[in-house]
Amino acid sequence: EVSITKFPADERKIIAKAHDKYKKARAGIINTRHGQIHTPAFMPVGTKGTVKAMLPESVQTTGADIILGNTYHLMLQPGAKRVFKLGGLHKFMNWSKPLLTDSGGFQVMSLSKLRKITEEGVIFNSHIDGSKFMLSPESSTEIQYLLGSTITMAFDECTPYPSTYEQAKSSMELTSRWAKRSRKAFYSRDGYGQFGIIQGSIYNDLRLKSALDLIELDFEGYAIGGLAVGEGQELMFKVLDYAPDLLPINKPRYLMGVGKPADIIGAVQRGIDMFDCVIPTRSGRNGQAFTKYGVVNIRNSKYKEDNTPLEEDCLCPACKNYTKAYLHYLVKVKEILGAMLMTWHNLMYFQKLMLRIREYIAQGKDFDFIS
Ligand SMILES: Nc1nc2c(CCc3ccccc3)c3nc[nH]c3cc2c(=O)[nH]1
Ligand SMILES: [Zn+2]
Repeated sequence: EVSITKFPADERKIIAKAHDKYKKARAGIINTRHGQIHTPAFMPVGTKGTVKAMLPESVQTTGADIILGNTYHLMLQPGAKRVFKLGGLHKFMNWSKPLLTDSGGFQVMSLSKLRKITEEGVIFNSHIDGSKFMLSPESSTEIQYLLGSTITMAFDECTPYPSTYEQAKSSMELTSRWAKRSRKAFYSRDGYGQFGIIQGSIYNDLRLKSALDLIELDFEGYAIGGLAVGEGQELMFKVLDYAPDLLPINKPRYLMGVGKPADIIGAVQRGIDMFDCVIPTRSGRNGQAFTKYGVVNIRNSKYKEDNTPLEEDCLCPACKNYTKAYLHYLVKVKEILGAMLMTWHNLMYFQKLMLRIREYIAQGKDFDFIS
C-alpha cells in the first residue's frame, strides 16, 4: 500500500521557514557625510584611534568603509576636548571615511574597576590612573560630538547575561530613559546620525518594549545590544529570530560585538546590516588566521617549514609576499611585522566575506555555505 506522507501543517511551516530564511537578508548603502557604507558591513575596531598594527590606508585597502572608536578610552586619553582642538578624530588618526563610536557604558562596565550606576549616569575611576569620571547620556553624546563621530551611539546599559526578567526589565527601562536624554543631547547635522541601542536580554516582551520606546525617538539607525555577552550562538540566534523585525525596516540594524563568520552569516539571514568584532584583529595578533580552510594557528610547529601562503588566492601582503613559515617565525619571536601581516590578512578575509554576502544577496542566491 502506497502511503502519501502529508507533512502536518506545523512541519510544512518549518520547511517553508527554512527556505524563507534568506528572505530577511538585505544589501544596501548607508550614505553619510564621510562617504558610503555598503551593507551588510563589517566594521574593524579601532579602540584607541587606531586599528591595532594597521595604517589607516592599509585598513582602507582591505575594503572597510567604516571603523569604530571607543568613547571610554579616548575620553581618558588623550581627552575629547584635546581631540576636538586638534581637528577631531578623523584628522587626528588620518581616517576620512565614516567613524562610529560606542557610547562608553559597555567599556566602563568591562574595564574600570570601581564604578557606580545612578539614574544620572555612571561614575567610575579611570583604569589608567584611578581618577574619577562620570559618563551620562549628555556627556557621552557631547564627547562623541567632540570626537566628530559620523555615527554616535546612544548611552545605554548593556544588560549582563544571564539576568532575571526583573533585572532585565529595570535595566531596559533605564536604557530607555537614557536613550531619551541621549537623543535630546544629540546635535543633529546632515550626514551624521545617532543610533539607539535596544536591550531586553533574552525576553521578547522586553525587547519589544525597548524597540517601541526607541522608535518613538526616531533614531537614524538601531543597534541590538545585550548580545555577544556570553549567551552563546543558539540563544543569540533565538533573539535574532524576532528582534530585528521589531525595528524599522528602512533603517540600518547594527548587531554589537558580533562576530565570527558563522555568527555574521546567521545574523545577516535574520536581517542585520552592520557588525563589529575584535576577533580578526585580536586573534590575528595572537597568531590565528582565518582562511577558507578554517582557522590556522600559525604558531603550530607544523608550519615552521611550510613554504606556502596562508591562502594562495588572497591578495593581502601576507599571502602575496610571504609564507606560513615566515609568519610562524615572526609570531613566535613576537616581531611587530607578524602582528601587522596577520591582522591585515584577517581584515581582508572578513571584508571578502562581507563582499561575497552582499553579492549573493544582490543576486538573490543562498549564502549558507560561505564562511
Ligand atoms: N554600547 C554597547 N556596546 C556593546 C558592545 C561594544 C561594541 C563596540 C562598539 C564600538 C567599539 C568597540 C566595541 C558589545 N560588544 C559585545 N556585545 C556588546 C553589547 C553592547 C551593548 O549592549 N551596548
Ligand atoms: Zn591573505
